[in-house]
Amino acid sequence: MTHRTRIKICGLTRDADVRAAVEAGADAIGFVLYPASPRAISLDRAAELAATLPPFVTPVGLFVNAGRDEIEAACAAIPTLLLQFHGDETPATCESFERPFIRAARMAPGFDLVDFALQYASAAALLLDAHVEGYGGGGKVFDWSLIPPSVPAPVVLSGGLNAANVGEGVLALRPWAVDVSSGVEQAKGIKDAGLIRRFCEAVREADARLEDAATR
Ligand SMILES: O=C(O)c1ccccc1N[C@@H]1O[C@H](COP(=O)(O)O)[C@@H](O)[C@H]1O
Repeated sequence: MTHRTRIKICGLTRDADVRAAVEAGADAIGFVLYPASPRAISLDRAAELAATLPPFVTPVGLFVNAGRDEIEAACAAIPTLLLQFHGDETPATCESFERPFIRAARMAPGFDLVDFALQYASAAALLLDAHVEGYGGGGKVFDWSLIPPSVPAPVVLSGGLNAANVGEGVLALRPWAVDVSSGVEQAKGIKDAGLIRRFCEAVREADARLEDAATR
């Protein structure tokens, strides 16, 4: 296969939803460690859920302007945790944990993504989300034409994705990965196994179409 788009499902709070995401083929599972979010869970709960993940499925901790102690405690409790910085964290802060991290970029007209990528050059990937009030998880699609033709970092496409639009995003933008929260939910923090499965199937169908086009 020429390209296998990685899938991250974010904002999980329940064991059954974690199982559904893993069974559907998710590569990464996100836990919101941002107390102001309706999807927030405690670090103890995130560690419990992370302990149920099989090998090769990555737990991701989402932080928004968290204190150093909080992030260090999460790294200690979940040794394989990938950090997702979704607030106003500086490059120096993101790097200071000496852990792989992904950095959210809040996409809006005038935002210079290439400059942002250069500033956060040590990020494992940039997660492109819509610029919404409350930092993220708003289920809002941003204008994909704001993404420059070449971004010097792996891109995680996010913001308002669902089973109906993710295929188009994969075909048009060929991101390294996609990330979804609202689009696979019944209510905030309560996922829907059917929507998760359909989301993952839509990504795989788009991957297969890309593969087909590449081998013609
Ligand atoms: O999920 C939240 O509540 C949240 C809060 C603060 C920052 C980010 C948040 N979620 C992340 O936002 C993107 C897009 O989510 P959606 O699919 O549009 O709902 C995703 O990475 C969420 O994990």
